[in-house]
Amino acid sequence: MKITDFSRTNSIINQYMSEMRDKDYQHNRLLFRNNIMRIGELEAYEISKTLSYEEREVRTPLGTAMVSVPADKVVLATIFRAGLPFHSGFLNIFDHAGNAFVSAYREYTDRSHTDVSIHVEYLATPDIDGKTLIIADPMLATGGSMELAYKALLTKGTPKNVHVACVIAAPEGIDHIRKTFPDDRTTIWCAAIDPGLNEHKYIVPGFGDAGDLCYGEKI
Ligand SMILES: O=P(O)(O)OC[C@H]1O[C@H](OP(=O)(O)OP(=O)(O)O)[C@H](O)[C@@H]1O
Ligand SMILES: O=c1cc[nH]c(=O)[nH]1
Ligand SMILES: [Mg+2]
Repeated sequence: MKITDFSRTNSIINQYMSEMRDKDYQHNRLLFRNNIMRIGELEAYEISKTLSYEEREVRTPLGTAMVSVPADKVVLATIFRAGLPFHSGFLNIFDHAGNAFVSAYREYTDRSHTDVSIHVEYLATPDIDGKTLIIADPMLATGGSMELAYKALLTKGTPKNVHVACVIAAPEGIDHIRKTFPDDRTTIWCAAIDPGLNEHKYIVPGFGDAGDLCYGEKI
């Protein structure tokens, strides 16, 4: 399994991350969602370099040009809620892609909020058989949501390869993907790998609850 962590390279992504992590700056939901979207666009661009390409003849008003275009069929999957602005960023780049949506939400099962169970209730997807599947979700914490979303999608075909795209990953989540995804066909892309999870299974330092920062608190 390959992992690309963009924080290891100096790029504008690190500026967006500093704004999203800053507890005084991150409360502007419009800016927060916009930064998630921009990181989605930049990750999508990097993923585009890994696709297979084919030559296509294009007629211009003045002649013909040979252009190398992606041959792979891409499906962009995301997980509600926090995945939505991230997915928008990917779709800005892969505008011809198919789109899949999964609802997976974490719920505490005990009073001390240390045990988390994950529920999948909704799946809308095109056929993913033989396609390049990108699952975009900004937070890879325990990895449970990503695994269940992937398993739900697998009921609709077997992808050629899988890109797990996130903004912040925890080592626990990466280990979980390593155990549950096909090793030779999976790549993880993230803007940072943080040290770990707290007792409530939040990424530390992370940036808090990504869904709430995008859309407000839920009851
Ligand atoms: O790796 P995990 O431990 O499964 O955690 C990651 C999940 O947590 C967040 O969703 P959450 O369930 O908080 O829902 P929300 O996006 O609606 O806030 C995030 O968007 C991921 O889907
Ligand atoms: O740190 C975390 C972990 C899961 N989901 C979030 O939104 N944040
Ligand atoms: Mg979620």
